[in-house]
Amino acid sequence: MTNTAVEICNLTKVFDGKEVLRGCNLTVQSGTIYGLLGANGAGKTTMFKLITGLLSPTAGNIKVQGKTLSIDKKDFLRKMGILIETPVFYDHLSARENLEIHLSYMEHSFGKIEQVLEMVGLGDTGKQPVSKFSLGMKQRLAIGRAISHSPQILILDEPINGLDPMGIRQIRNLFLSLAKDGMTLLISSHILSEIEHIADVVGVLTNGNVVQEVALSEIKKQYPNGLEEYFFQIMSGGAGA
Ligand SMILES: Nc1ncnc2c1ncn2[C@@H]1O[C@H](COP(=O)(O)OP(=O)(O)OP(=O)(O)O)[C@@H](O)[C@H]1O
Repeated sequence: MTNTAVEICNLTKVFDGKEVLRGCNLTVQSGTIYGLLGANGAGKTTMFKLITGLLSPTAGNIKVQGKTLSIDKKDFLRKMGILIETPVFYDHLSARENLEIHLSYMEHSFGKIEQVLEMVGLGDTGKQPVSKFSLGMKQRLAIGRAISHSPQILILDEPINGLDPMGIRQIRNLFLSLAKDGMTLLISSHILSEIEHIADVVGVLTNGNVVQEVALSEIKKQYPNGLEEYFFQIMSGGAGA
């Protein structure tokens, strides 16, 4: 059993002649929380879509738990919980019914649905259709759906979008407890303070590559003002960029 959850080597993605990722490398160790940072348009969502098989690479290799990603195999999908871009639901159905559909597709039991809804703060939504949910409630449901089939790796693109301060704290604690139980989390966010709360390792995507993968504990030692100072240093071409 490998300790590497995700390993990306020389990954390149070209859209319409434009290289968004160029020879990109990234390594996420099992059971850790990896924070992927980068400016708007840096390629974070593209990277996540490649890791989850929603896009095909132009070149390069992606390994998940030591095996080359095979987008045709449901086994790979079952290993991953995914929240990328605006989540889509069956709006006329309840939160529970939406999770049932997802779990049927994943061939997973319905046994923990109530527990998952409680974990994301939707335990009292009953038969209410998702069409009546607020933005934050939909985001909570998207997180619930991503974790509902007990994946080993969670891929989360801007997961706290739309959450209120209580929700942010609740979801932060949920992520920390999932990692403590052995789940691997790969999270992108523009909210540096949030990444600073939870990440073990931070990678910054700039000019099509991850310039450095550094333990957050190291960043805190070297940058007294924390992740924001480190990030701006990288973006201005310093800190090993
Ligand atoms: N399907 C596509 N076709 C063409 N270009 C695309 C496509 N998807 C993404 N891009 C381009 O790739 C680049 C990276 O986009 P991406 O969404 O991955 O960035 P991001 O880092 O997630 O940005 P943000 O922080 O703004 O969400 C952008 O220039 C974008 O326009």
